[in-house]
Amino acid sequence: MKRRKFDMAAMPAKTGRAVDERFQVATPLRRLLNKVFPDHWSFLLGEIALFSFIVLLLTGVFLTFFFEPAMTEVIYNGSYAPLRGTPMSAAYASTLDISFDVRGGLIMRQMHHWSALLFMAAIVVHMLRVFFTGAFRKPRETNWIIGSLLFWVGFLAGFTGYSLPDDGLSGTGLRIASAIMLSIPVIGSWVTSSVFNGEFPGTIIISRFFIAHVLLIPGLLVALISVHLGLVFKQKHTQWPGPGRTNGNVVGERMFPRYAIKQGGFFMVVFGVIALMGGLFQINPVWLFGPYEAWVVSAASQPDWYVMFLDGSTRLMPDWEIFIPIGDGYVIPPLFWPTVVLPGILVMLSLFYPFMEARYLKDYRSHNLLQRPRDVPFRTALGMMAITFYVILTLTGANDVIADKFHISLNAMTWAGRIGLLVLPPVAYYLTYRICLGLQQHDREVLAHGVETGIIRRLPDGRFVEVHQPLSSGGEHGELPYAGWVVPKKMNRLGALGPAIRGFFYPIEKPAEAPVSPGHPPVEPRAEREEIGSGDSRRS
Ligand code: HEM
Ligand code: HEM
Repeated sequence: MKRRKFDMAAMPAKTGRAVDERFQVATPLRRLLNKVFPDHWSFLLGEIALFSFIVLLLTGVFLTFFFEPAMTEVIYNGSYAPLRGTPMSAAYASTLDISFDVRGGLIMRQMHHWSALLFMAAIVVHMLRVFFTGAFRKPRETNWIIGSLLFWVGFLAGFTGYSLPDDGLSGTGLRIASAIMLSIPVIGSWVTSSVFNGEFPGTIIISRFFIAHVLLIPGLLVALISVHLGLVFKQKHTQWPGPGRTNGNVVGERMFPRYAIKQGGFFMVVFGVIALMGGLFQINPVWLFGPYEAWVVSAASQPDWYVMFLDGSTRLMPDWEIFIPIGDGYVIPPLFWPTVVLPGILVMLSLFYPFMEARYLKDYRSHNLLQRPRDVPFRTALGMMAITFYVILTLTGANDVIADKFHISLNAMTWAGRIGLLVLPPVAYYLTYRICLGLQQHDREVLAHGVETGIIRRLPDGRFVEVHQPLSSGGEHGELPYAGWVVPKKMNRLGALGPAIRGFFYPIEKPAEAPVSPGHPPVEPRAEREEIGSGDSRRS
C-alpha cells in the first residue's frame, strides 16, 4: 500500500476542519473573534477587577494546599521563635507555617491579600466609572445589578478570608460580626448560634468560613462574573460619542488579534504589579498579632479598607437604645442601625439606582453612548455626595489612630465625624453641581470662540486680544456639534420662580441624545464598526 506523505503545513487547517465537522464551532468562533470593542482607558478598570480575581483564584488554590481550617488546639513548634511553645488553633499554626516554612508561602499569602485589596479597589473604581458616565442606563440595568451583587459578594469573600488565619485581628473581626448578628431584633440570637454552632467563638466557625471562602463564594463570583461578561458581550460595550460613533454602532478594534493581545499583555502587567507588591510590601503580618484570645483586643485594630466604613458608622452611632414593650420586651441595640440597617439601605440604593434615575428623568430609551460627567450635573453631584459619605465613614473607621497620631481628642474626632457626615455630603453636592455648570460654560465658550492659542495680538486701536483658533468643522473628523445642557436665560422672570430657583442649580433643558464636547478624539483610521439593533419598544 502506498503511504500518504505527511504534510506538516496543512495540519492546522486539517485539524480545524476535523474539529468543526464534529462540534460546528467555526461560525460562533468567527463571531467571537470579530467582535468589536471600543477603546478607552476607563474601560480597563473592569479588566483590572477581572485580572486580580484570576490572581486571587491562583494564589488561593496554592494556599488551600497548606492551610488547615481547624480550631483544634496545637502547640506551635515552627520556625518563628517568639511563638514557639504557644498554644494556638491549627488554623493559626498553619498560617504561620505558610508564612515561614512553606517554600514561596509568604509571597503567595501576601499576593493573595494584595490582590484582594486591588480587586475590591478596582471594582469600586469601575463602578464609579459606570455610574458617572451613565453606562448603567437601559439596556444595561441588569449588568449594573449583577455588578452591585459582585461588590457585596466580594465584600463577603474578603471578610471570610480575613477571618481564616485566626490571629488576634481576625478574631476581633469575627467578634464584631457576632455582635452585629446578635443586634438583629427577634432572630439575632438564633442567627448567631446557628452560624457559630452555639456560643461565640465555638469550635467550628473557621471550617465553615473555609468552605464559604474557597468554594461557595468563589463559585458564586465565577458564575456572576461569567454572566456579567456575557452580557457585556451580548449587549455590546458602550462608547464615547464622537464622529462616526452613534447610538446604533460600536467603533473600535476587533477582538482578534489586536484587542486579545493587548488584553493578554495587560493581564501580565496586573499580575506583575501584584507579584511585586506581594514580594516587596508586607501585609497582614499575623505573627505579630498572636493567636486569637477573646479577652485580648488591642487598640488600632483595623479591618481591610473596604470594611472600614462599617467600623466608622459604628463609631459614630450615638448610644440610642430602643425598648419595645411587647411580651417580655425587645431591645434594639444602637449597633443594629449602623451595621444592619445602613448596609441594607446601601444595598437597595445600589441595586435600584438605574430604575430610580430613569423614572425621575422619564427616560426609557436605550443608550449606547456614554455621557461626560459634567453634562449630567445632578448625577455627578449625587455620586460625589455618596463618595464623601463613604470617605467620612472610612476615615472614622481609623479615628483612634488619627486621634493618637495627631494628638486630637477621640471624642472630638467622633463629633467631627458626626457633624461631617451630615454637613459635608450636601456641600459636596452643591460644589460639584456648580463645577459641572462651570465646565459646561467653558465648553460652550470653546465652541463659540475656539481654543485659546496663547498668542496675543495688538489691534490698530491699541487693544490687546488673544487669538482663538476655531474648532475644525467638517473636514476629516466631521462636525463637532455641541448638545450639552443649557442654563436658562430668563431665570428671574415673574411667574417662573420655580424654574428660576431650580435653574440656579439645575440646567432646565433635557440633554440631547449625544452630548459631544470639544476634545473628543477623532475616530482612529483603522477602526472597525459593528451595528447594534435597538431593543426599544413602546416607551421610547
Ligand atoms: C468582580 C467584579 C467585576 C468585574 C470582574 C467586572 C468586569 C467588567 C468588564 C471586564 C467590563 C467591560 C469593560 C469595562 O467597561 O470596564 C464590565 C462592564 C460593565 N460593568 Fe463590570 N465588573 C465587575 C463589577 C461591576 C460592578 C460593581 C458594577 C456596577 C455596580 C458593574 C457594572 C458594569 C456595567 C454596567 C458594565 C457595562 C459597561 C459598558 O458597556 O459601558 N461591574 N465589567
Ligand atoms: C474574591 C475572592 C477572594 C478574596 C477577596 C479573598 C481574600 C482573602 C483574604 C483577605 C485572606 C487573608 C489573607 C491573609 O492571611 O493575609 C484570604 C485567605 C485565604 N484565602 Fe482567599 N480570597 C478570595 C478567593 C480565594 C479562593 C478562590 C481561594 C481558594 C480556592 C482562597 C483561599 C484562601 C485561603 C486558603 C486563605 C487562608 C490562608 C492564609 O490566610 O494564609 N481565597 N483570602
